[in-house]
Amino acid sequence: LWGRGPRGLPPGPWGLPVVGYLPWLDRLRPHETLTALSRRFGPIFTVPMGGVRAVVLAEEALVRTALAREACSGRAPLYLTHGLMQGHGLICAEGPMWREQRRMVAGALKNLGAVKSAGPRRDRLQARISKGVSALLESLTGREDVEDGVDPHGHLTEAVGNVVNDVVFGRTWAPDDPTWLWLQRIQDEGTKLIGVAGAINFLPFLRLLPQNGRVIHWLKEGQRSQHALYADLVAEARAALAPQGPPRQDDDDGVQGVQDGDNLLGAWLLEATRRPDSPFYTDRQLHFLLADLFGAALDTTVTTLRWLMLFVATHPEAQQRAHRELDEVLQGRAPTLDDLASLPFVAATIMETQRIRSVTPLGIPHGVREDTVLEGYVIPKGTMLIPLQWAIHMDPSRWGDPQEFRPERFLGEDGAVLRPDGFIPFQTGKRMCVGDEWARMMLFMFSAGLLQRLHLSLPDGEEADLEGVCGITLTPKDQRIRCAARNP
Ligand code: HEM
Repeated sequence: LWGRGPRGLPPGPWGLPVVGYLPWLDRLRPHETLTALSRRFGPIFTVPMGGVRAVVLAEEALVRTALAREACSGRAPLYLTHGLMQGHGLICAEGPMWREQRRMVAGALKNLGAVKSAGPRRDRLQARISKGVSALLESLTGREDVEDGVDPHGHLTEAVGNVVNDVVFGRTWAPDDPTWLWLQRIQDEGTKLIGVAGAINFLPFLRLLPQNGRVIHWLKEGQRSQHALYADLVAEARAALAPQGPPRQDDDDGVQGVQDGDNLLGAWLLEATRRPDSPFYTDRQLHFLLADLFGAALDTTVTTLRWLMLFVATHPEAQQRAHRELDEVLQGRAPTLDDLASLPFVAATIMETQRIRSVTPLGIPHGVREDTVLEGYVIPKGTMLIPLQWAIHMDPSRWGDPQEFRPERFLGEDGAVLRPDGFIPFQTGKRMCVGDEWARMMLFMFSAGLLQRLHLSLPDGEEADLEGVCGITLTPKDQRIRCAARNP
């Protein structure tokens, strides 16, 4: 019977046999149910979720302590991680496979220019991002229907997507390319279908119900055909890598040379040739890894930018201040990463967006690999740890008025950007987002470009839903936004 479990676990609500607390978890807003529980039980509490025991960490110091530990560096025993991904890729890998692939990806991202310090490498990545920003601005402006507005979702996916494709696969696709449209759709529906808190993750028997069976079939089928596409891309990249292979080609035909590790796929293939005996460099693993990188980079970045556009469109004072700052500092020229320090309000607007609508409100859960003690409680091996970002980013004792969109809360008295401890959109510790630097670069370049060149507002008489819906990520609902061109 599911109760509080063995002695020594943190307190928490009782649950029903088999399903535990799942029936009380708001399916669309699980982060709010859990945040309410944290007010009742404190910053560390246990929630029985079907066959998985979850311990929720609702305070930043606790999250930092736990996620810094080797014992907490696993992934939770969910259907999503262990059933569908089978420990492959990077997001769901554990142990030696995770360590090796993480080392490889982190190194490759640095080589590609995802670094804080200015230099030729970073310039090169910046140029690749700038292409996406220009494409986005072009597609959002120059339209006939400015008054009616346009839902930026598809436009953002297209523009950010091609930056991600370029860096991950070393190629881009034309907007109407059927393969690219299919890849976008499968990604979008997949993240909607599998919620972190979805019961399917915790209750094996639910997978047998017809409606769930269809979802699982769809996911597996999607995964299979996605991997088949990756197999083609890998073959293409391998051919380009071969010593006597064709000389480096240009962007024009969509294929770039990988000889210099110009993209993550190329970097992985190079590393694989250096480690022919390694069990971690198999094609199967590569397909999972590519899916992880594509998915983790695209969905999070696009969702953050969608929230930013929505909050800016509904907060005219913040928008005005951003416009003023951009006009004064840039005098009409396009922003670059070197301008980041001179554009504190723009930086603060991005941070405030990431705070007020955590893209991953339940964080990305970890799994406990060995029994470990936290705050005097024994957390057994196999427990799922939920670093509840939502509770931390919306904590009234830390932020005062967490429900208000106020970018200036991230600015000090001297006007410089503050980096409060309680701001953890990329999580912390050993598994902290490996793409954080690249993500920050994209968020800044896209946000600064959008804010400089557009005036955003809602179509007349419309009210936006600022709450969103929660799958793996918390995303806004469809919403048209007027994007009027401005000439700073
Ligand atoms: C706004 C953008 C992004 C946000 C908010 C975000 C957030 C996160 C979070 C919360 C985690 C979980 C960390 C943990 O388990 O402790 C994570 C992991 C990860 N992210 Fe990101 N991310 C973003 C962009 C990116 C990008 C651009 C990439 C591209 C490389 C990326 C790749 C990954 C990968 C591979 C992991 C798994 C790391 C591991 O398990 O070792 N993310 N991200």
